[in-house]
Order: sequence, then C-alpha cells, then structure tokens
Amino acid sequence: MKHILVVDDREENRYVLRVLMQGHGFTVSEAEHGVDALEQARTRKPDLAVSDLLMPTMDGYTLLREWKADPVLRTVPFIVYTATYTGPKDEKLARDMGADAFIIKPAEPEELVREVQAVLAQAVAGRLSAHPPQAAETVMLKDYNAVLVAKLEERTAELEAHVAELDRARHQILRLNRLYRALSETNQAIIHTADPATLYETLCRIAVDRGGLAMAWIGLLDADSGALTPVGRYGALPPWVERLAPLSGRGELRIPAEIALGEGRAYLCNDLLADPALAAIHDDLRAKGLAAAAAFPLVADGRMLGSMALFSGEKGFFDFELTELVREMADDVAFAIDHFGREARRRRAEEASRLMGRAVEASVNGIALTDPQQPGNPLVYVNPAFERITGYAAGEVMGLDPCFLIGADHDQLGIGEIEAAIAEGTEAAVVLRAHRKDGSLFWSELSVAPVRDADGRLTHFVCVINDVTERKIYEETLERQYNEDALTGLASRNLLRDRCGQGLAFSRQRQRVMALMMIDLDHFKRVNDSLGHDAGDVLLRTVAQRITSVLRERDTVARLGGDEFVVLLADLEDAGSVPLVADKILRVFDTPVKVGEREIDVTASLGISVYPQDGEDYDTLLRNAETAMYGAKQAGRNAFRFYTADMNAEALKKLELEAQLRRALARGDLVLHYQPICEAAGGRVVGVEALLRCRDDGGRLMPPGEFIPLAEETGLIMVLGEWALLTACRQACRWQQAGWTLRVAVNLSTRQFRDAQLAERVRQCLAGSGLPAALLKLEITESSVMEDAERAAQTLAELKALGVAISVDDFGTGYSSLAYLRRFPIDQLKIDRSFVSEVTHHPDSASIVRGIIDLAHSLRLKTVAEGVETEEEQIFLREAGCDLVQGYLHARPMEAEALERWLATREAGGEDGTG
Ligand SMILES: Nc1nc2c(ncn2[C@@H]2O[C@@H]3COP(=O)(O)O[C@H]4[C@@H](O)[C@H](n5cnc6c(=O)[nH]c(N)nc65)O[C@@H]4COP(=O)(O)O[C@H]3[C@H]2O)c(=O)[nH]1
Repeated sequence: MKHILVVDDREENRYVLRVLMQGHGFTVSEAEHGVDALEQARTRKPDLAVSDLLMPTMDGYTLLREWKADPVLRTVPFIVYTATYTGPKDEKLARDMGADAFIIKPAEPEELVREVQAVLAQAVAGRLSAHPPQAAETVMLKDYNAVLVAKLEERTAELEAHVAELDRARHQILRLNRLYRALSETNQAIIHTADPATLYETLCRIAVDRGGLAMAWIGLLDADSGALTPVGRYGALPPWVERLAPLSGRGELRIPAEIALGEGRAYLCNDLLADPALAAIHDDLRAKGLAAAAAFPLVADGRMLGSMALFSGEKGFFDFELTELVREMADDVAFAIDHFGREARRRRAEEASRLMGRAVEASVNGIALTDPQQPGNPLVYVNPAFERITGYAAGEVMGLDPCFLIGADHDQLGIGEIEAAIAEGTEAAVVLRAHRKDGSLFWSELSVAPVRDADGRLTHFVCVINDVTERKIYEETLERQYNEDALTGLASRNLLRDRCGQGLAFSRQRQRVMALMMIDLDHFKRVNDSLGHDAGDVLLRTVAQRITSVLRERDTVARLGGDEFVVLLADLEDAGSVPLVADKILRVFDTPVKVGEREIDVTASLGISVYPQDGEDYDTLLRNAETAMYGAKQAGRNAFRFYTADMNAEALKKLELEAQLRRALARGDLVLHYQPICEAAGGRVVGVEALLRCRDDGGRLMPPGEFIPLAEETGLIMVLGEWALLTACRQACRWQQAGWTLRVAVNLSTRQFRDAQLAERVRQCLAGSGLPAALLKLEITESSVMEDAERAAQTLAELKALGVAISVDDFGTGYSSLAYLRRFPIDQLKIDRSFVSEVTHHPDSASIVRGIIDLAHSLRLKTVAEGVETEEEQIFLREAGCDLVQGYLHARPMEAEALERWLATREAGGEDGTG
C-alpha cells in the first residue's frame, strides 16, 4: 500500500486530500509545514509528497529544495498542489526545483487522483528526474527569490487591506455605538421634554454631538401653505436652513429634506457633491464641509408631518446599518411630533371647553339647559344672563319645566313649534311673550337645540333666550309707520293697498261688491298757503275724524298724502248703498271747520269706482276713482261722481293734450299773436294784447281755449305764462326801438296771480327785456282778483309798485265787491265780449256796459271793450264814454310781423282807418 505525505497549513485542505487518497487505497500522513514534513519523511519515507506552497515556518518551495537536496528523499516524487502561486512563472520555478507535477487548487478529485497515480507510475518506471539541473541552480534561486518577494508584497497588500478593513469595521462599530447612544438619548429626550421647540432643538443637538454627525435639522410642514418651517437645527448650518420656508413647498426640490418630503421616501446620498439634484447648494455644502446626508419624511398615521435631515462630514458615512438607525431616530421624532400634536389638540379641546363654559357664563343671552330624560324636561342649568332677564335666581328655577315663563299665556303661535322640536329632538326658534318674576311682560326670542353625546343620544336641550322687547316695540312702531298715516292716524297708502287686496280676494270669492272713494278737499292749498301748514294740519285731522265718524268700523279710511282721502267700502251686496255713504261723507263738510279763531268753509269732491265693473285690481280702481273725483270737481265741486268710461276717455284726452303741450314747449312751438287796442275816439292804436297760441304735433295753431284750462289744472301754465310775459316784453321793447310805442297787455292766469313770487318774476322780465314798466299792462280776470281779495290787494300793490298797469279782464262776468275794487290799485276795467256783442240789440247788455263805464270813471279807471266787431258797437261804446276798443273791427290777433305791416299800412292810410 503506497504512502502519501500531505503537506498543507490548513487542516480542511489536508482533510479533503486524506479522505480522497484513502478512498483510493493510499495511506496518508499529514504535515503542517515544510519543517514538519521533512522531519516526518526522514523518520518514515513516504512514496509521494503532495505539498502546498504557501505555508508558515517553511514554505513549499523551500521544502521542495530541501527534499530534492536530501539524498534519501530526492527519489520520492513531489507534487506541488497550490492555490496561491498559480502563474506560469510559479510553475516553471517549481518544476525547475524538481517538482514532479504542478496542480492548481482546487482540482477535480479524479484529476488529482489520476495525477498522483501517474507520478507514482513514472517513479516506479524510474522515469522521474532525480536531481534538479545544477546549472540552473542560481537562476532558480533568483527566480525563487523574485517569486517570494512578489508574493510577500502581495501578501503585505492583502494584510494591509485586511487591517484597513478591520479598521473600517472598528470605525463603523464606533459610529454605530455613537448612534445607538444618540438614539437612546433621543428617546430619553422625547420622554422628558415637555416643550416641542426645546425638544426639536435637543434632538438635533443629540444627533450632532452624540451621533457624530455634522448637522441635523427638523422642519415641520405647514398644512395650509405647504411650506417647510425649521423648528430644530444644530451643527454646521448652511444658510438655507433658515431661509427655507419661503423657498419651500413649490417648484424644484433643492435640498435633501425637501426631496424626502416631496418624494415621500428617505433620501440617502453618500457623496452630496456628486448629486446633480443638489447643484444649487453645492457651494454651501462645500463651505460647511457636509459630504453625506440622510433625510426622512416624518410620517404619523399616514400623515406627512415634516422632514428630518442628518448630514455627515464623511463621504460614505451612511451604510445600511447606520441608515437603519437614523431612520429609527426619524420615526421616533415623528412619533414625538405627532404626540405633541395630539397633546396640543387635547389641550386645545380642554381650553375650548373651558372657554365655552366661560362664554356661556358671560353671554348676554340667557342660556339654559334642560334634561329631556327627566319628566317635564326640567331646567338643570341657567346662566347669569337668564337670571338677569327673567328676574329669577338659578336656585328658584332649577328642576322647573321652562314653560313656567309663559304662564297662562299658552295661546301663542310659537308654542306648538317649540313643543314639536322638543318631542322630535330638533331645533326651533320663535318669539314668545313671557313673564319676568315681577310679572312684567317681555318678548323673548327663544331658540331650542338638542345636545347629543358622542353616540348621538339626546342628553340635553340648550335653550337661548333673548329679551327682544325693545326690538319688538321698534318693529311695531315701524309697522305702525308703514300702516298708519302719522298726521291723522288713518290707514296709510300701504295699509289701504293691503286691505283692498284682501277685500278684492274676498269679493271675488263671495261675489261681493266693493267701492273705492277718493275724496279731495276743494281749495285746500289755499288754506295751507294763506293760513300756514299748522292750520292745514288741523283741518286735515278734523276732516279725518269727521269722515271716520260717519263710517262703519270695518270700512277703511286712508289718507294718501296732501288732502287726498280714500274710503274703502268692502263686502257690499251691491253698489246701491254707495251714494248714501258718499252723501254722508259730503255732509260732514256742511259745518265749517274751526281752525284757531277762524271758521273755514270746506267742501270736497268725491269720485267713486266700484268693483268689479270699474276695475279688478287696486291700481285700476284707485285711478278710476281719481278720474271720477276730477269729474266731480269739474261739475262744480262739493259733489260726488261715479266713474264712467267717458271719464276715462276724457282723462286720456287730457293726458294726450298735456303731453302735446310739453312737447310743443320743448320744441319752441309756442307763438304769441298780438291784437291792436285802439282809442274809441279817433282809433289811434295805443297798445296790443298778447294772445298765446300753441302749434300742435300736426302744425295746427291751437287757440288758448283748448289748452289754457288744462295748463292751469296741471300747473304747466306757470311755464307758459312766464314764456308769454317775457316774449311779449321783448317784442314791445323791439317795437319801441322801431318807433312804435305800444303798451303790451299780457294775460295772467289765476295760478300765476296766486304765486307769491309774481311781482319778482315780472320785475325780472322787465329787467331781462329792457321794456319800461309803463309799457306793460297785466290783465287779471275778475274771478282771480276776487278769489282772495286780501291777498289780491297785496299782490296788486306789489305789481303797481313796479310801475306796470293793471287791467281787470272779463269784467262784469263775476261778482266784484265794490269796496275792494275801490281799494285795489288798478288802472282799467275790460268789458267782457259777451256784453259788447249784445249792446246793439240787448237793452240789458247796453245798460250793463254803460254801468261799467260809469263805475270805472267814478273810480278813475279807464275802460276797454273787447270783441268789438261792428261799427255800431263801436259807435255805441264811443258814445257811452268807453276809452279803448279791441276787436275784429280793427284787427284780428296776428303775428308780430303781420302787425308791423298792419301798423305801417294804417299809418300810411291815416290814423283812423275804421272810422
Ligand atoms: N269773437 C271775437 N273774438 C275776439 C274779437 N276780438 C278779440 N277776440 C278774442 O277774444 C279773446 C280776448 O282775450 P281774453 O279775453 O284775454 O281771453 C283770452 C285769455 O283769457 C286766454 N289767454 C290767451 N293768451 C293767454 C296768455 O298768454 N295767458 C293766459 N293766462 N291766458 C291767455 O285765452 C282767452 C282766449 O284768447 P283768444 O282765443 O286769443 O281770444 C281772444 C281774442 O282772439 C272779436 O271781435 N270777436
């Protein structure tokens, strides 16, 4: 049995070879190195040596050299089996030194066995070289040394690398230890620090001081703005840590913390200067010596709270284990932040509940809690305001059903609503009459709302009461103001409209009749103007009382403003009784109204419209009642009229005429015609009368009789009259300048004559036109003058003072008080055309005309006869002593230019062209 010596410093290698060789029928002995091998071989010579090369004490090359130099052993074959020296040079050296085979580890077992058997076979056959070639001895030694040196260097490098590895490992352990300590201190700090700001700073300090990091900072995310706000920082802080908030939240992610937050996962970089994503902060990182970083989003319950970033001055600092540790640290920090959030929320909730309690105590509203689980839903809490409002102390009302405040006053609208809310556990708000402890009534605005526990179970009702008595009084006042006419206490326009609406609905349903009466006081304005507003008010109040007194309770009497009253008679069977009521109303004016010391005669005009025939709605009925009222006025006042469709047509016509007048006024389509006034004896033209014409839309000249009465009624006459006055003055002035001295007579309407500013307006016209006052004559009708003689005297005096002449027009048609006539500063009486046209064939008229002329002369007044159409009339007038005449006999009224031509012709043909 062949014996093999296996030489290898590694036991496992020896074991593998031994098992293999024994398995193939060899005996095996083992040596750990060359010295051991030589010793064993010299003691017991083996048949073959299989040796490693790299071994302690004596390596394989040395062993080989000794082996082949040994006279006994040199014939024993030697196989080199190496894992270290495997290059061709190594093999060549081994073979030069006498190795019989060179096998590289690990070889396939069969190959190894085959090689062993081959070498043994060659040895048996004596084909192995017994000696190494001597000539190559020195070269071989040189090569051997070179291989050894190379191996040594390699080995040294390996060892150095190994040492460095060990060093790194030690360093790593140091870092890990530090970070473990930091983590433990972090947890301690989290447990023991109550103030979040201090904690965040402490955590950063621990990470840097204990964890061996260069910088650490924590930023919290503002949920609203999305900005990252630094709350803790420590170490070599770059400027962007503090500038962060405004930079963050939007746009590019420029720093590790933002990247971690933005991407929702850890950011890890062991060479920050190599990360192009951080290019913007590379300078800062370099300046602060920050080389590696780990940043983590701080997350709790899936909510992103902020970010924590840790920086190291060492590149490659964050290996797997360290990263896991700092991640744990970040988790702890997130926990702490979340905890603080919860704690803050808990404290806020506590504070809110405390505040709520204080607010309830301090509320100006009365607040009470009731317990619906107990029978009667008794009061279990009332606040001080409740005590103040009701006058009851808390102790007196605890346990009572809050209904005690209502007392016996159960018949109130809101009570049902409150009871329903309590029964159903819902909310309600009503205004109720309630009673204080002293029995006094107050209006309580009461709102009731259910209070439920976390499980939705009804536990209490909260009742808020508010004393709204003052507001209620104010509302009532407002309502009264809305519904009531302040002066008379009658219904207002609003209330009338409401009542009429109700009346109409009722009448429609039950086929009943309804009447609306409009009452307008005749000449009320004069009372107001002459006696003052106070007197006017007394008059209106008295009239209101009198009308109300003759009507039934359910009729509505309203004042629409001014002197307009409206009576609403609702629910009538038919219109048969309406005239009776109208008459009753007119009769209340039979007795004069006493205003102070004076007794004033008042009359009224009353217009009636009836539902359904005169209108189906309030506005139509009111309009038609008004039309009927105007009808009554025109019919001579102090009367009533039912509305008729004709009235409406009349009213429409008037409206159209009024519109036309206004249009003509705007267009400048007013014209003055002038009619000469001549001396009765001799026919000399001494003046003209200005007579107004208006061109209608079709270009026709309307005579004043068509539009003056309406202009008078609507007040338009003021404008027309003023225009006529100024135009006539200007024209007379031009004639004067042209050599015709003509006194121009201008008509003044009743309304103009009543105007307190009349004298001033006349003065302005004279001044504006440059006409001497002596060339202006104002014609005022007899009825205007006598309407209010006192006032007339004053107005006439003012006009006279200006230097104008005054003529009383239409004289003889009305009733003139001679006493007044004597006192009035007038210049002439104008004898109305109706008498003149009859003088030649009506003895009465002739007598009247003579009488007027005599009267005038006795008062030193001149007379003018108008409407003189015939020579006979003129002769009569001349003989009767009439001073001036005017009529178609001389000329019709004509435009200014025509008059000028007329004058020129007349001058050319002699003064008295008419004879
Ligand atoms: N049948 C007949 N009629 C004659 C004769 N001579 C003159 N008349 C007419 O008699 C009216 C005289 O004017 P009045 O009495 O002041 O009556 C005037 C006057 O009261 C009023 N009126 C005219 N212009 C104005 C004005 O500017 N202001 C005001 N307030 N009223 C004016 O209109 C009334 C009617 O004026 P007119 O239609 O121009 O009618 C004029 C005139 O054309 C005649 O021989 N025979």
